[in-house]
Amino acid sequence: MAVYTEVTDEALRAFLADYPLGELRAFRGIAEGVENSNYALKTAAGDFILTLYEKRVDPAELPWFLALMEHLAARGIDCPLPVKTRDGIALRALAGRPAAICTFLPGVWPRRVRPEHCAPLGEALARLHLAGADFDELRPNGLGPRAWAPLLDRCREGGDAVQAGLVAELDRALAGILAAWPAEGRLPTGQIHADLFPDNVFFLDAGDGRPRVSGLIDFYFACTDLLAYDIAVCLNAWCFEPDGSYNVTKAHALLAAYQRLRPLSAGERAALPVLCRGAAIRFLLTRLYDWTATPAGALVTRKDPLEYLRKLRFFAHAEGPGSLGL
Ligand SMILES: Nc1ncnc2c1ncn2[C@@H]1O[C@H](COP(=O)(O)OP(=O)(O)O)[C@@H](O)[C@H]1O
Ligand SMILES: N[C@@H](CCOP(=O)(O)O)C(=O)O
Repeated sequence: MAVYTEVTDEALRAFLADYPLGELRAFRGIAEGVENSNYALKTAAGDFILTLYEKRVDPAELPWFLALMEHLAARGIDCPLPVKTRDGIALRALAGRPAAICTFLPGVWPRRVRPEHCAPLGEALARLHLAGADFDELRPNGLGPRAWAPLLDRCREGGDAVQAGLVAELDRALAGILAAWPAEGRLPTGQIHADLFPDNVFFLDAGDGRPRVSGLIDFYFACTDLLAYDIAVCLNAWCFEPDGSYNVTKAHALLAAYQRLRPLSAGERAALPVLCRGAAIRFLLTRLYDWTATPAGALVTRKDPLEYLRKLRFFAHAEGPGSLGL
């Protein structure tokens, strides 16, 4: 469920009057998503997405996200393009929430990831990194390595109820990850998506039965960080099978396609295993925090933290970058 804030027909029509989008023909709430309220709009000018930013998004950060999407779209990335009012404003307010309208992207996200999705994904990720290279404004990663110990501290009370011994295992894992984390300045940095999970990547049939990426969405964790960390997030999110095994064929397809556009440096290749452990613990911790801190009946959909414990353990035992598909 992701319509936390209801919008009335009258309020929406008044809101839309400032946009060059013509008359409203239809609108409906979108059930998918976790963080924000999303509505699909049909106007005389076409299809759009209206997002009302909910409590977990800091309004002060929204201009950076919207500017990044505008920058990427201008460089040919199929990401939502914020639509401006006739006065040139993209971020506004509706029903008491910050709100923006973006272009609608066609396609569907893969409910079941196949190896054929992974090369187009790798290529799209590399294109995203290259297109972001001249977006100069920095946004530190609020969920990067510095955030992980405080996050784990917030899970101390409830963590072991999710699985006995979990907190101690995470303490050990985190200490190892932080000790091995690449020192600042050692690896290439840039604008990363930081949450490029299957539900944030849309595909269409390329015409030959193979999928092609038609859209990347949900840039609200995007930040300035290690480019290879974004790859590590994708290896976590795309390359495990439902039985928990790592699919090296998928990983290889993703990495090879990425490297056709942006070859990894020796340092990035060597760091990939620890970056994968870092990405695993990042999603484990936010899921664990949500799991332990979300009151019963709250609207936020909780995701299974233990899925990422299994991934973390896999990466902890992986035998170097080659075993990850490099
Ligand atoms: N630009 C877009 N084009 C088409 N559909 C979109 C777009 N943005 C969001 N959606 C739809 O809204 C859903 C939730 O969006 P998402 O950004 O993932 O929300 P949340 O940040 O709340 O998790 C997506 O799964 C998709 O169906
Ligand atoms: N991808 C994260 C959760 C973030 O949800 P999203 O709907 O904003 O992509 C996870 O799986 O833990």
